[in-house]
Amino acid sequence: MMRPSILRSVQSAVSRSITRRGYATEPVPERKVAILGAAGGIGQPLSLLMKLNPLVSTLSLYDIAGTPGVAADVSHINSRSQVTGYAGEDELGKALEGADVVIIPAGVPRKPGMTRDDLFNINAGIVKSLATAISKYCPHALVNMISNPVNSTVPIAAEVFKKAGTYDEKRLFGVTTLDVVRAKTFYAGKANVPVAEVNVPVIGGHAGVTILPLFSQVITCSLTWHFRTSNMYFGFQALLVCGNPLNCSLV
Ligand SMILES: NC(=O)C1=CN([C@@H]2O[C@H](COP(=O)(O)OP(=O)(O)OC[C@H]3O[C@@H](n4cnc5c(N)ncnc54)[C@H](O)[C@@H]3O)[C@@H](O)[C@H]2O)C=CC1
Ligand SMILES: O=C([O-])CC(=O)C(=O)O
Repeated sequence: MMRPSILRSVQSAVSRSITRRGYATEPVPERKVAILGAAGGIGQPLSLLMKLNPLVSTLSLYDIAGTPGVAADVSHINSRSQVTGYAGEDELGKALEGADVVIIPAGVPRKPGMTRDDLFNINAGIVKSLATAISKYCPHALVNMISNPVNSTVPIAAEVFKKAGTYDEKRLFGVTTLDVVRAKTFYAGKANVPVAEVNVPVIGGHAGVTILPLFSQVITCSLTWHFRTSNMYFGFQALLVCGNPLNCSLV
């Protein structure tokens, strides 16, 4: 017979696993995501990715123009979220109202020969007006800033939110994966190793002089062994760390 203490542990493990497990009939929370700049080069694929995300129930696509068409196309994807397009400043409030997450790829991108700082004059104004609207219509949303120069657009949004009394440092983010994917690709090319095996930690900001790929910390290969005894699997990973800084740079 099972000892009571063991029985209690089994019961508690089962009940923990039942609480953790998700059932198809369980309600998925309602989440509204707004994308500002949704008709652009970043905005359109981002809208597609958000439409594929099962956690999103309402997808609000805003731009100064072009969003009704983008929204119509995106809405045809057979996932659960309801998609609406909003175009022009008059519709910004409706686009933002009730948003849990706001993602901002609005603004001008770099042209050849430009630095991200060259975008400042135009994008600072765009971000300032969008942040002002966010503080009015969805002050508690998580705000993800993509517009460049992201090192400056995040502080601009922070100042707007502070002035409006809605600033929460845990709710404002600068977003970029470019520097990480580029570091991996360039390193793999130089070191002639399979790119899928490379991991390069990158620290600093998203601006030429502050992007700091840590080539001395590169992991170029990971091997996993699994072996089995009568009823258990063991696994461990070996990491081959390669510390030769190659002459790669990110700008
Ligand atoms: N953080 C990062 O890693 C990255 C940042 N970026 C930045 O994202 C921004 C967008 O890049 P792309 O999509 O390639 O440019 P894009 O020119 O293709 O699209 C920008 C969109 O913003 C819209 N827009 C302009 N003013 C607006 C306003 N006041 N309200 C709402 N929408 C507005 C435009 O109509 C356009 O549809 C640029 O600043 C670019 O530098 C781009 C790639 C990566
Ligand atoms: O150029 C841009 O605007 C996007 C970006 O950050 C980059 O490609 O480095």
